[in-house]
Amino acid sequence: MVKFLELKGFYELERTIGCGGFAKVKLATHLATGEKVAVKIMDKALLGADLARVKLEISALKSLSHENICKLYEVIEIETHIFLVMEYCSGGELFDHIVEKNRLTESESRMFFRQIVSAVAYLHTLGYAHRDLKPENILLDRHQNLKLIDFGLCAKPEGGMANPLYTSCGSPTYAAPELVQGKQYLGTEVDVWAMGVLLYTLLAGALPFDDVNIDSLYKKILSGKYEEPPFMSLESLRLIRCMLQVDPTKRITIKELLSHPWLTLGVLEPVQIMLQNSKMYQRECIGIMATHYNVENRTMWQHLKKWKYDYHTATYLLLVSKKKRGSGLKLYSLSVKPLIDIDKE
Ligand SMILES: Cn1cc(Br)cc1C(=O)Nc1[nH]nc2c1CN(C(=O)N[C@H](CN1CCCC1)c1ccccc1)C21CC1
Repeated sequence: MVKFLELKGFYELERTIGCGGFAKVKLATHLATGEKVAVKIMDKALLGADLARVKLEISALKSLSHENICKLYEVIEIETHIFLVMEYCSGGELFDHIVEKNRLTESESRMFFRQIVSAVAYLHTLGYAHRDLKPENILLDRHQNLKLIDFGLCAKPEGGMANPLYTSCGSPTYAAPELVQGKQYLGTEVDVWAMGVLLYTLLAGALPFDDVNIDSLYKKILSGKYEEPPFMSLESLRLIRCMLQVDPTKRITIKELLSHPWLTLGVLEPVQIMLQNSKMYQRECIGIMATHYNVENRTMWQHLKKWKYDYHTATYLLLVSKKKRGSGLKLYSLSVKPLIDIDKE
């Protein structure tokens, strides 16, 4: 395997945990903190036109900070490759979790679905639509928290979410009728449909619309007809019917979802969006880094607040997440020293 010199001394690459078309994901260790991370490695030569999607995903990830969205720590671009250093989710794909259990109970589905709704509502609040929501793009961390990934197809229509989109994208199985018809569509409405397919999959352990033949799959989606399994509660069926509405203007909105009775059943409060800002000033972590690199706290923060998504950004974000987890904060000395631009006074 080509040894990427740019990572040497900062990260230790381990086994491959994912393989996609033009990219692969490897488990790695962020050496200054000892934390596990996932490095998405993209070969620019193989990317071709998809380089634009990668740039889109990077700019989206840089502005997203939500506990159910997989965190970006560092972006490293060299002549031949782009590396995205991201949060490591050790629970694997939600897809495999459903397959393993055949189907989930209503309460387990609710626990997961609330997290998905929270992440998607947060996305929409910031003016993004994911447009490729499916169980393969939802990972679990070690505490069964869900993490949304793969923002390569996300859209941020200029002029806000009210402006229609055209590009047909994402997997047909989760695609809304207006999308498969090639009509104008709203990203928010298409995401709600895909979440309806997701919720059905969680509760039924099967897809509402499925067919090996793409044309009959489209017909089923456009009919909006799917099997309602006998074991599903009336409340669940009612919610799914509101989400899998063929007419997007009749479809439930993400705002209504947040406080829908099915989602709040036994949980009381509505789903929170948590517009927490990760770009916050975390005194203790800055202090530890400043001491470690032998610079003033102010100098360290001057560098960090530029959010370059360099090694220091990764170290800071990993320390903040470690602190939130309540584990001890310490930094290891590296064989190589990442630069800190000492600001001109
Ligand atoms: C599957 N699995 C099992 C364990 Br244990 C951990 C994982 C795992 O993938 N963990 C993980 N943590 N963080 C990440 C991952 C995977 N991962 C991903 O970004 N994985 C996606 C998976 N997509 C789903 C549909 C098409 C590809 C991927 C994208 C391009 C190439 C390879 C993989 C990140 C970096 C964000």
